[in-house]
Amino acid sequence: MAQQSLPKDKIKFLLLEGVHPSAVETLKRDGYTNIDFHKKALPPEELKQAIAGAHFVGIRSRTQLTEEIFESAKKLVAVGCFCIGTNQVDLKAATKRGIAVFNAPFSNTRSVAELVIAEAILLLRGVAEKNAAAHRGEWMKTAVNSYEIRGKKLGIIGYGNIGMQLGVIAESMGMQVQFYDVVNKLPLGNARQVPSLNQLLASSDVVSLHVPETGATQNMIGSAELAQMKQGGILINASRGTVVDIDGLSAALGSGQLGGAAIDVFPVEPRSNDDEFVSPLRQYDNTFLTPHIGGSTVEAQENIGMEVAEKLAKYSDNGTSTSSVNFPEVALPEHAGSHRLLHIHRNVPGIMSAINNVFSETGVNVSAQYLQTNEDVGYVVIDVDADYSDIALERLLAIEGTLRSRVLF
Ligand SMILES: NC(=O)c1ccc[n+]([C@@H]2O[C@H](COP(=O)([O-])OP(=O)(O)OC[C@H]3O[C@@H](n4cnc5c(N)ncnc54)[C@H](O)[C@@H]3O)[C@@H](O)[C@H]2O)c1
Ligand SMILES: O=C(O)[C@H](O)COP(=O)(O)O
Repeated sequence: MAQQSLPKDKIKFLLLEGVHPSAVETLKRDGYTNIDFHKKALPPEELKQAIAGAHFVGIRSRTQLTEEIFESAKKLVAVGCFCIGTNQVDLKAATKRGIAVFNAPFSNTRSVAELVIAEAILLLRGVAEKNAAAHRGEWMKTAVNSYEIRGKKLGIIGYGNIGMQLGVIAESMGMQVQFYDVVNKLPLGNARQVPSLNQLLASSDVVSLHVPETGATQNMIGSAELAQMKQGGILINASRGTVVDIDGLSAALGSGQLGGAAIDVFPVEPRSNDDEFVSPLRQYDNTFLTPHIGGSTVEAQENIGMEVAEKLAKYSDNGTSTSSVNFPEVALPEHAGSHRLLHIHRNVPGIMSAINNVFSETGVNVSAQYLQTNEDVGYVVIDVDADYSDIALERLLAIEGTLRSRVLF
């Protein structure tokens, strides 16, 4: 698909799910004024209509960008996930259309770690049920089953950006930290990596999940795993709702196998704040049930707004794709005085020589060339004399395996 450089006010940004106003400010500061801002996620049919004219779309964790939605998004150049997770985007569907996907891998990690440590403290003290009882007029003054976190063992599943920060905070509060991860990780402080999930479950007082949503993490904590945990142990999940089997968790809370749980993410979450939250866990006082707000702090949202908007603007301005989750990463200088051709193609043998032939055969002068590939996609950026970019673009588009090509003035 060919795209000529457009004036900035003709480049349309569709921003959904109430991304922070810092995103709009960042885009406007960079000259992008055509911004369609929505406070909520759109139902699929409305989304299809809204995305049809958009060059860039910004979403959070609720909007599902499926093959069908991408099919309606003929002008789409890039997706910005104003969050960490990208499981809501069909990355294969985006990649095969040459659409780059960006996210904010760090900006809300501290917010999640803080929430989890607070929940660990409150659950070990039995505050969730004491608070619920007090709201009903009951007075539960007792030290039974109330513990300090000092000296207790925290088991972290998924020792990535959030898991590592949580480990550091927990250790500074006197907890012993161990973690399980599919990758060998450098333990921070005195943390210790354990070789198996079962070992972690059996030896931790509090277990906290920080894995992404993948095939391997689907229902990774079910009845069998909960039975491995210490009697009265605490489970915290602020990762993705598909990671814990909620019926299994409900049974473990009902039988007293678990002493409490804090769950921020659910297999099915209400579409909006106006819809009812339905879950078997509502019956248990010893749980914190939060509406997917692990990353929802003013600080995190403001930073994410700026970070992702900057990535989209940079990609639009000069083709820089640094930190894209599905695309080869290229950090590009400005291209004053020349036109910049961006060529995105399937990474198949012979395609680079076909691209280079365009310039040797037409005699178009190349002032700079950048290339990066990943397993699926190749991304070539070529700066050429302004007078010849049209001819070169036409020839580039004819190359077999081309996914998308555009020229920036
Ligand atoms: N509740 C919220 O609001 C909220 C906010 C931010 C992130 N999240 C979720 O938390 C997840 C983790 O975030 P992060 O920034 O720490 O991600 P990350 O990618 O930095 O870390 C994930 C870790 O999990 C490990 N892992 C992957 N598959 C595993 C498996 N099968 N078993 C064990 N370990 C496995 C990885 O090796 C990695 O170390 C995100 O993917 C997102 O879904 C939720
Ligand atoms: O992936 C994330 O960063 C979290 O799940 C937060 O998503 P949200 O922006 O939709 O709250």
